[in-house]
Amino acid sequence: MSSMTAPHPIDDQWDRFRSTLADASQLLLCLDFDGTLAPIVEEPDEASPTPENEAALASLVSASAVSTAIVSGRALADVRDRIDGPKTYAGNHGLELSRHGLVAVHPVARKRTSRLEAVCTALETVLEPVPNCRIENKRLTGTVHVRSVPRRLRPVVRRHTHAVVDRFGNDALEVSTGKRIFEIGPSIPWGKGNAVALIAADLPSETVPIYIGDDVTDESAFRIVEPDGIGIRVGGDEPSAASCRVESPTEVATVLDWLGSVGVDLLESDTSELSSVDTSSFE
Ligand SMILES: O=P(O)(O)OC[C@H]1O[C@H](O[C@H]2O[C@H](CO)[C@@H](O)[C@H](O)[C@H]2O)[C@H](O)[C@@H](O)[C@@H]1O
Repeated sequence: MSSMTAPHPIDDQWDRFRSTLADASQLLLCLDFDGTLAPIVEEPDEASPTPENEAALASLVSASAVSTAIVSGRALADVRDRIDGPKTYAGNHGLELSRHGLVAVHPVARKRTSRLEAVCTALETVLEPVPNCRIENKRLTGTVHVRSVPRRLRPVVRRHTHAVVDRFGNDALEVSTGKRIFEIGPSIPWGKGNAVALIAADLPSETVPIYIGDDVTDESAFRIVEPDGIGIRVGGDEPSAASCRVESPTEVATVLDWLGSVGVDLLESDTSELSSVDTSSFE
């Protein structure tokens, strides 16, 4: 079980990365989308991965020792349209999971879609006068965007969002916060970490999991992978269950490039063979 401390800059952690990958034969690499593969932008529809992250991920997808998964707060179909390649996708913060050619939806979340629809419709009306406030209905969850809302009006949006969810959600829905957003979802103990645990359970025991993410909902996934695997937080050095951090999606590409080159070589090297090799010529 990992605790919340300030994550270490990744440059202090490469030795740990080397030993962790050398001890494993497979890597499960799970990646968040917004703020991780794609820089944060004002308009959610305009988010796209950096070309460097796209290329590095494509290379990892083709490596036989690596399984890749996207684990996003976006709806599954939306995130799949934005980044292609991995065999596994989790959308809506883990409430929908696409793998082995099938899509599974959390049954409780599925039952609450009509309630969520009612909340999103009511919020469209109530928040209509607020400039630049946008409601994203993702079927299983909904997002109220306040990034472009004048700062002084954000508390008003928060109050209205809670009031509408209390009225139509009737304890079946709850509000949480993310990066300049209010997320509305079913009040059930399920998140990205549960999706990562399900994905990992399918893989051989000598698989090491790495999770990279930037937001509050990524913390449950960091808790699943740490301490045997590695959680990498993108952004500030505030306390996190992740042990490492990088600054930005640009630095994420550096990590992905390293994993696709040095990392894959370490996974494929047979350490038992190495220990029986005569190393005297290296001394
Ligand atoms: O789990 P993620 O893949 O990171 O998704 C979390 C939310 O990301 C999106 O919102 C965030 O990114 C937007 C585009 O950069 C930005 O405008 C917004 O302020 C951010 O919070 C997405 O629109 C949400 O549905 C996701 O839940």
